[in-house]
Amino acid sequence: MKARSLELPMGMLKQRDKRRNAMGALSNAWNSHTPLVITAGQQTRTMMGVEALLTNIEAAQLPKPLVKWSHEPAIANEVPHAISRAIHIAGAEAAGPVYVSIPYNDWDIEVDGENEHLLKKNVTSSQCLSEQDLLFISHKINSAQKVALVLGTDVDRQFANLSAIRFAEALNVPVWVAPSSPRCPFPTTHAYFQGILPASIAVFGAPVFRYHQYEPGQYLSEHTELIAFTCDIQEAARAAMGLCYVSDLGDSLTRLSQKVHAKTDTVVHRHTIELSQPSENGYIKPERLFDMLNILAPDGTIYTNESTSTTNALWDRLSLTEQGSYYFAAAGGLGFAMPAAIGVQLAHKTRRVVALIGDGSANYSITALWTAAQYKIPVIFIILKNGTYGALRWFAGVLNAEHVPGMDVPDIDFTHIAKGYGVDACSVTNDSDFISAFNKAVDSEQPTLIEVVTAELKL
Ligand SMILES: Cc1ncc(Cn2c(C)c(CCOP(=O)(O)OP(=O)(O)O)sc2=O)c(N)n1
Ligand SMILES: [Ca+2]
Repeated sequence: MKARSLELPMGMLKQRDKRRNAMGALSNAWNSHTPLVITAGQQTRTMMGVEALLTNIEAAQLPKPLVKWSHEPAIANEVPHAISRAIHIAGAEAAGPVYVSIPYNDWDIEVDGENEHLLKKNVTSSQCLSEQDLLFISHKINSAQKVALVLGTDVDRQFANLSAIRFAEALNVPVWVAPSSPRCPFPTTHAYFQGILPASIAVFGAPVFRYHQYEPGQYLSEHTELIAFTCDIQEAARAAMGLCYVSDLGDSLTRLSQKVHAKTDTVVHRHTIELSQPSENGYIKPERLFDMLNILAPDGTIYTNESTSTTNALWDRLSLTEQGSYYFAAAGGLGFAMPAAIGVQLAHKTRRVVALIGDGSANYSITALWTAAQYKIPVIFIILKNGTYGALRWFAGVLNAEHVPGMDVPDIDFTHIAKGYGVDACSVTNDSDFISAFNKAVDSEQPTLIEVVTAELKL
């Protein structure tokens, strides 16, 4: 019996790897309500039956359940209608990814039929609460002794940040950001901002809640009620507690602001964060890096984050003031923040984008550097180099798992990797070198990588 070759034909391997990378991105898109239309390549119709190489078998099944709809048109003539349907499904709240598989010979076929109607077609869906609901909710809020406002990612995605500020100020209450939030719905510089909630059990525009590690506790303490607003019926239905309203967040916040009375307690400002000390010992602590970015980064800077062990310090320190200032992988799938930084920079040409990437995560989609170089996309990639999977070390502690192997990522020189892709790069271990490297990157209008050593590296 001939030994089975373990070598998969490169095409299959690549196809399989492509699928695996795509599923991570798809889970982030699904969890962040990203209105995404994916047109997937498919073998030519005549070869699908024999499942020739590159056939996507049962294509419409592949992306489920991480899509709102997936479809492979039965004939080429249906492709325009399928794409039109996909666009409207993706954009309607709760927004989300859709998938259309198109056999490649369809693209050569002249379609007939009245497709021009599709170009003028539009779909409007609105989720406004009734006056009765708003009166009921505002009564509950006005009669509550204490109110805490927890804001989630969809406030930022629906451009409702200003409505959230008006509502928090009308009500005069402290504001937290929902656990593991992939966007920033409220200015971290606002006096009412209290920080990000921990991701364990112990809300607006957020799933209730995006827990992470399991830490038993009460969902709600005694005499506490939760009123949750979301654009997503699935989030409302799966919430473990509370009165949940599926609604347009900006509309609800604005109309509620006119019905609520300010709470009399003064909002206790969150603990002031001591400015970090100048770096020494040959590395720059993450806290110091964030404090320096607050001073050096141009107004309106947008951050993508995938430095997992420093996310709490980022929320404690980084000044995020405008809508669309922060992006993080909504499903926690690494490999998001470097390509996302490129997409965000293409979408926001007048704002600079800084990608804060861990030295472990950076390896998941390091090829984003090639794209940045080829298309001259001026992202500033900052690699926080601590030589280890810091967040996994923390998680190993949560699980009481000791001596876990494979936790370190030593001896990676990101400056040589970056230069190999055509991106200017340097490595810094002290404040003044970081300051000159970052200022040069801002002035250069070119993609730049700055490797920042953020801990004493095991040699
Ligand atoms: C695709 C993928 N693989 C693995 C993980 C597990 N994981 C891993 C591997 C982390 C370590 C990231 O290390 P880093 O160097 O990028 O950042 P820190 O050192 O700051 O944690 S955090 C985390 O959730 C993941 N979330 N997503
Ligand atoms: Ca690391």
